Amino acid sequence: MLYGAVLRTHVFALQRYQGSMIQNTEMKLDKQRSTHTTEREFGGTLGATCIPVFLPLTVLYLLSVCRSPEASVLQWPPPLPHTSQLWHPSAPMLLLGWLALQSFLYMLPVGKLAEGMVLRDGSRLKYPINGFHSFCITAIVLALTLWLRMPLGYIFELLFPLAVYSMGISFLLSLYLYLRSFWAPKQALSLGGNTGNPLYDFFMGRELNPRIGSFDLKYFCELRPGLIGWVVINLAMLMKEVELRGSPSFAMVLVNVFQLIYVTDALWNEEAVLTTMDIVHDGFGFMLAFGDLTWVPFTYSLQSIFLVIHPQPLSTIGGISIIILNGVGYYIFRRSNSQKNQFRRDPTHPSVAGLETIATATGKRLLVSGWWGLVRHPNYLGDLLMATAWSLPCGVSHLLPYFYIIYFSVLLIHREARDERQCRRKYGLAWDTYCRRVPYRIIPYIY
Ligand SMILES: NC(=O)C1=CN([C@@H]2O[C@H](COP(=O)(O)OP(=O)(O)OC[C@H]3O[C@@H](n4cnc5c(N)ncnc54)[C@H](OP(=O)(O)O)[C@@H]3O)[C@@H](O)[C@H]2O)C=CC1
Ligand SMILES: CC(C)=CCC[C@@H](C)[C@H]1CC=C2C3=C(CC[C@@]21C)[C@@]1(C)CC[C@H](O)C(C)(C)[C@@H]1CC3
Repeated sequence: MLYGAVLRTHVFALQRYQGSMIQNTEMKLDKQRSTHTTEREFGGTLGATCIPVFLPLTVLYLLSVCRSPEASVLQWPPPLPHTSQLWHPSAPMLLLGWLALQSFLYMLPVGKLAEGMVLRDGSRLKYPINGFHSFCITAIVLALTLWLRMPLGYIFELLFPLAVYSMGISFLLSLYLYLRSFWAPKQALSLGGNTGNPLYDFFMGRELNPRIGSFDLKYFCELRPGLIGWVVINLAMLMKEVELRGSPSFAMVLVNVFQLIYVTDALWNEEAVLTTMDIVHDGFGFMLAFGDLTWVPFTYSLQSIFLVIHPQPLSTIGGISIIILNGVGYYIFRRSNSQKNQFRRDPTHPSVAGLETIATATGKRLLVSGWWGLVRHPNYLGDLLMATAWSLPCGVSHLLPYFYIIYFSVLLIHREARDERQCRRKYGLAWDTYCRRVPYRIIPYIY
């Protein structure tokens, strides 16, 4: 017991030391950057101007193609929705009701409070860990609506207006975030979204952790309305299929179950999101607001939307192979994310204490064995295997259900490059040593 207490004291001292080292490094970086940052990502100002126009159009285009009989991404002219299809009086009510429900559940005093990573001023923010509770209560509300015979499948007809209003909300939120950031202290600004160029900063997000009281807007949006909304849309598509054909297809059930597992996992392991790039590094601007509130629910559900109009036969053996692929992907994704999260929170924990590591000048260490010794992003590898398993139930006759894998591969390759730049800046020579020890980025012996 005495040994345990001594060890814990040492761990706390080590963590405080690490915190102050990181703080020093960040302060030095801050000074080097003077008032504004100059480095630009996502194609700089041009990218930041075009992406907010291009992404909403892409969402509408994908939904239209998905609902058209051909479902061909190459068909010309493209099947665009009629303007009358874009509006519906129930859509804003449904969306605002949904946001109000999720906000209310976020504020419920259930679950524990967790501390985020050390900020540049040396402090740590507290976050409620009640995402899984919110998810369960939402499931009860949904079960009630089904029991009351409310036509959940009607969401299929409302997809366009829901997406359009959700885009409106994302834009308004981003504008609010941009404006309020001018009242935030300098230490509260993100290092990447503070260039002085309004379009770029609006896109990247100036403030790192915008809060209204203790309500953390970025953390709330990252995991709740969009992610849970994605599962609801999937379920609605399943109900629509039941309405049309009497029972759900094997392919639809697989897509629903796989993606439900993914979302449940994210909410069950909510605390781990506090160590991801989005929370630790990125500001909260259009990219994340639109990504969380519109992109995730309306494009991640494309497979289930596609299956409503384009049912696909799936053999038992085919289904079992896809289940195995999803299982393997999930195993790699979960184990590697948990290993890093555990290591960052308590490097002396028995599950990670025996792993080989290398020291860095910041006081933090890098894992070079276990999952993080296999490739530099084992979690991305698992995620990509799962993405493949989500598309395969839709057959191979159409490209559209594979949109997610294509987009996700681009996102992860770009994300990996961004992370690599940040780590090289943070860890210098130690990062180069890590890259020599673990030469592959995502896929062993290939990439
Ligand atoms: N479904 C979706 O749309 C998306 C899913 N994701 C998933 O989110 C999860 C989180 O991804 P993301 O935040 O991008 O990145 P990671 O969880 O991979 O985090 C990267 C950070 O981990 C730390 N790190 C890197 N290498 C090591 C090492 N060898 N030892 C210890 N720490 C290390 C570094 O931070 P530090 O050293 O400062 O701790 C680095 O900045 C992934 O599983 C990803 O697949 C991501 C984007 C979109
Ligand atoms: C095209 C566009 C607007 C891109 C914005 C990117 C966002 C959609 C993604 C950035 C990082 C994300 C993460 C998840 C969802 C997608 C976004 C927001 C995530 C919440 C999915 C569930 C995972 O388990 C996760 C918690 C690890 C993950 C975190 C990153």
